[in-house]
Amino acid sequence: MNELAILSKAMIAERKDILLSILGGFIAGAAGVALFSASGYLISQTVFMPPLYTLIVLTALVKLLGLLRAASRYGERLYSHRATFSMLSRLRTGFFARLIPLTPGILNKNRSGDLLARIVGDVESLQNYFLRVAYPPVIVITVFLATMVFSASYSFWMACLFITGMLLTALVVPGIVLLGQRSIHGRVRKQRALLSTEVTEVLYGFRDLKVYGQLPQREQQLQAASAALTAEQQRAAGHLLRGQAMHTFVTFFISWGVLTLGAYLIMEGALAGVFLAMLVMASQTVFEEAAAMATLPAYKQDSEHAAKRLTETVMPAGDLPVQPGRTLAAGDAVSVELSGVTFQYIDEWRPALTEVSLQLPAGSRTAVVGPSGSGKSTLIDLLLKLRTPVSGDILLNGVSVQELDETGIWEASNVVLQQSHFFRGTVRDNLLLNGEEQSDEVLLEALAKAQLQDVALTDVVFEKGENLSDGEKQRLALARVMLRKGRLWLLDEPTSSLDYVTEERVLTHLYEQSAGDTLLLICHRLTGLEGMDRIIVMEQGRVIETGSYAELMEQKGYLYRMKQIELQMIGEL
Ligand SMILES: Nc1ncnc2c1ncn2[C@@H]1O[C@H](COP(=O)(O)OP(=O)(O)OP(=O)(O)O)[C@@H](O)[C@H]1O
Repeated sequence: MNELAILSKAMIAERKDILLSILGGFIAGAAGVALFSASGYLISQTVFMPPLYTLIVLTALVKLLGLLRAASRYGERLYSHRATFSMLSRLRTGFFARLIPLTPGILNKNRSGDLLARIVGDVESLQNYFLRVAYPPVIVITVFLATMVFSASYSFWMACLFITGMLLTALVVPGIVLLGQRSIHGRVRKQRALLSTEVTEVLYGFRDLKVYGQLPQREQQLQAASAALTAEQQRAAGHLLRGQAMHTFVTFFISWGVLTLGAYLIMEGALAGVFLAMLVMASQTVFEEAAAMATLPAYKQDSEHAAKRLTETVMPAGDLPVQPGRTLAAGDAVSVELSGVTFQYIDEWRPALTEVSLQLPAGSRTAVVGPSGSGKSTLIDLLLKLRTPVSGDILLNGVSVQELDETGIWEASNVVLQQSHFFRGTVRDNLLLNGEEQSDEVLLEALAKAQLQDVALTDVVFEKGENLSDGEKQRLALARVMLRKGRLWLLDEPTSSLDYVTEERVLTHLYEQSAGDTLLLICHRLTGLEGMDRIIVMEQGRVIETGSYAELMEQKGYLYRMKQIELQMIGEL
């Protein structure tokens, strides 16, 4: 199966630990069979009162086998779990590495709750693949073969019975379990994703649901999803238990068979009676090893399903784009050039940007204005390499962003997006998102520049900044950006919720700090644009006007008309 390629790759990477765990598992299994066989033989021998040295040798052998079994089992567990956890960490980081280039577009395809279920639950499920799917058959077959050769040296028919037992426990029982298994685990997984989606929807939309009187209904939906998941889990657990019970039944059946056949062979004179207990004990132990086979189909289906969900979330293994090697030189102001850039969101019927060409020289200040939905924010996403244009090229300092390492772009940029995210913690934690050490004086100065003089660094910030007003959030985001050292400023309506006076004060500090740097400011209000080197007017994804404020006013085009309307609204005309 194609999806399992990622698992096989991860297993190959851990081949040394895997081989050691297989060796440990085989020795432990074989030593277990030998231990119990030797015990059976020892008990039978005592009846014939053998010489003392025979009993001493046998007892010592039993003890040695016990020690060998414990030590090799320990080694097996150690190496198999080490391999499993290394694989898990490899899979998790691999999944994240594939997921990151897809953000933020990934939420077009997946709902956040479902994505969370995939990131946590599905990746976790893959850890069972090696331990419970790939590994047990290898151990079962090798230990069985060794036991079969051993039993064949006593009786051909006994070996045949062992083979029948092996076929029943390793193939027939798992096959029957698999038949009933097909849909069960898929349903559990789907139901878990559904519940996770419901939970996140209720958490994110709690306030609106309450105001619109929809909360009780959504709570009911949530409870129904939770009950459905419990029912599916119960059904899956029941099925697994039935498989295990069937395995135990077959094991006892075979042991009784060994006893009966052994008794018959003794009566026929084909087997010495002293070996009967040994063969019965051997049969009981060897089938213990095969117990994992009963649950194998369940885990196999589970892993396949999880791998399928993960590969449909991100691109298939092997298609991971190679990170380009070039980095944006730190310390220089950045020049930006867009040539014929067209971009269309997945499943959208029209492009968000069409044939956009721009040049922002290093150290210049540019404002982008235009009606809502004209593609201004998309422009910033493209510059940050969060999205890839359908056609055209974007150059930063003359190098195509496709050739630039994205983390280098992010480090060189001071970004305020339309919606900034705040994490649960203190104001200090939210200012120092990149983990850099900064003195309290520097942090307080940034807060003061952002007009947050009254805020203390130890003030608590709730998740998503719930305890901050929109204006406070914007000012905190501006304080955060003023602590950065990049030389490309990308600001998307950073002051839209501020009053005119505060806005002017903040922008004065911002312009002071960004002097000599390249600045791209998206704004709706047309005040203060006189100080910009260039203004770009966008409409329906196209650049319709570009020039200095004075030039555009003289042209009496779109910006001029917008300015007249704004002046009328604030009563200056
Ligand atoms: N994640 C998305 N998926 C699909 N379409 C999107 C997405 N984000 C934006 N769009 C569409 O792309 C177009 C440009 O959006 P964009 O956010 O860039 O406009 P904008 O000029 O910044 O608007 P505003 O001033 O309201 O922020 C719009 O038609 C919008 O509907």
